[in-house]
Amino acid sequence: MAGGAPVPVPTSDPDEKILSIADLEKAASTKLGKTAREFYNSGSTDQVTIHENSTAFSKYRLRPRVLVDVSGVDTSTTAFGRSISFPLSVSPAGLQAMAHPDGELGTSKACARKGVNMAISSFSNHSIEDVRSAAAEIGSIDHAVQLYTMRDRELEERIIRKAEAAGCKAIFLTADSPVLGVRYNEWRNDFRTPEGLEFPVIEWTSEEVRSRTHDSGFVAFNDDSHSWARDIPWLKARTKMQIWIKGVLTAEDTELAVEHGCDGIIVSNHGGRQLDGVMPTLDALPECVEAANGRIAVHVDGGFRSGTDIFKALALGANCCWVGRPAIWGLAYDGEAGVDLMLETMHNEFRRCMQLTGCRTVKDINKTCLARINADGILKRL
Ligand SMILES: Cc1cc2nc3c(=O)[nH]c(=O)nc-3n(C[C@H](O)[C@H](O)[C@H](O)COP(=O)(O)O)c2cc1C
Ligand SMILES: O=C(O)C(=O)c1ccccc1
Repeated sequence: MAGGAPVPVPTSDPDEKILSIADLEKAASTKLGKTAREFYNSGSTDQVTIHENSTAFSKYRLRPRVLVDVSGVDTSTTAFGRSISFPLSVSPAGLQAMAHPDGELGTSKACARKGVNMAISSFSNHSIEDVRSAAAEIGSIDHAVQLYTMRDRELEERIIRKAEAAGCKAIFLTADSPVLGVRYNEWRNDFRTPEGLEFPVIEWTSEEVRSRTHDSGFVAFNDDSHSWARDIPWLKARTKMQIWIKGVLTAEDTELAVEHGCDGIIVSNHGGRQLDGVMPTLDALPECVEAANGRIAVHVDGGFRSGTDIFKALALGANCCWVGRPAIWGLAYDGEAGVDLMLETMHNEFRRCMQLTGCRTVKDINKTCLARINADGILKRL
């Protein structure tokens, strides 16, 4: 073979040997104080869903095809109507400057360097404009802005105007959080954001945020009377940006997203931080894909920790996957360079998984690539 794609060499720290997301989690966690570490890393109540999000992947085995020329493998796909380098992007997670001063600016630059998209949390420590500009210095990517249904509707409108002016592509309406989940770590540790962090998206000062617990601050901010009928038309009347619903886990709600004219859903359980005991997202994915039936895009997040995880979700019909904590771990480990390392690791693993299963393009990844271990431990083709 001559002139094939170069074999990518993993980017890693030669001393610490961060070769996997598990390595990154370990190294990052030692850099964080107890309260911040537990805030980032924990799920809710009994930690069942956070655990199952990651273990759900092991119910599947890969069905590789051999002797396929994979020298010119193409990992790219499209999201929001534009090409990204591989089917992963960074989920909205608040408080990134608590992990590292680079915060959301570092995440945004790393995403632009890798050519993947990013969603900006309402609780970002940097403004939407600054997060967009940071990426624009490096390359052109799309940003979504994550909204809750806020009590202060004028504030919500101002955020929409700012997102539009900054060139954001989509609104992610987080639908799984009328209230926060049961988070023992936050309650035990009386979790408050460190002094000096800013919250420019929601226009709260550091002192305003610190004066309340995470839980009571959220109640003061968020409107638990949200509904499909009231809030989707409200958003659609105010913006031409795409509207995506984040936190869908069922066929019924996928159908409602279609009926309300949404552009896509993110199958998500908030990384196991909201209702504990719901379905792991990988297990919820097939019914949502079936219900969407190609009418709207179906993305997914929760527990993605390797390139093979991305591959499995694509084989089950997802159009793209997202990660929350891995980006936080990248930041905590080494700021922007740590997010570069996280994205490089996931991309490299995904590319190798495609090559080793004989998939030359993302379109080649389908359910024939998987077998599932059933309750009797028997492998069955899908
Ligand atoms: C520290 C942290 C903060 C988060 N903040 C938000 C947020 O502000 N808005 C939101 O919609 N989801 C938020 N999420 C959920 C993520 O968007 C995403 O659904 C989840 O992290 C995916 O799971 P993973 O962390 O296992 O990849 C947060 C998650 C974490 C871990
Ligand atoms: O903690 C979360 O999961 C979350 O969604 C959030 C909400 C407000 C501020 C920071 C994170």
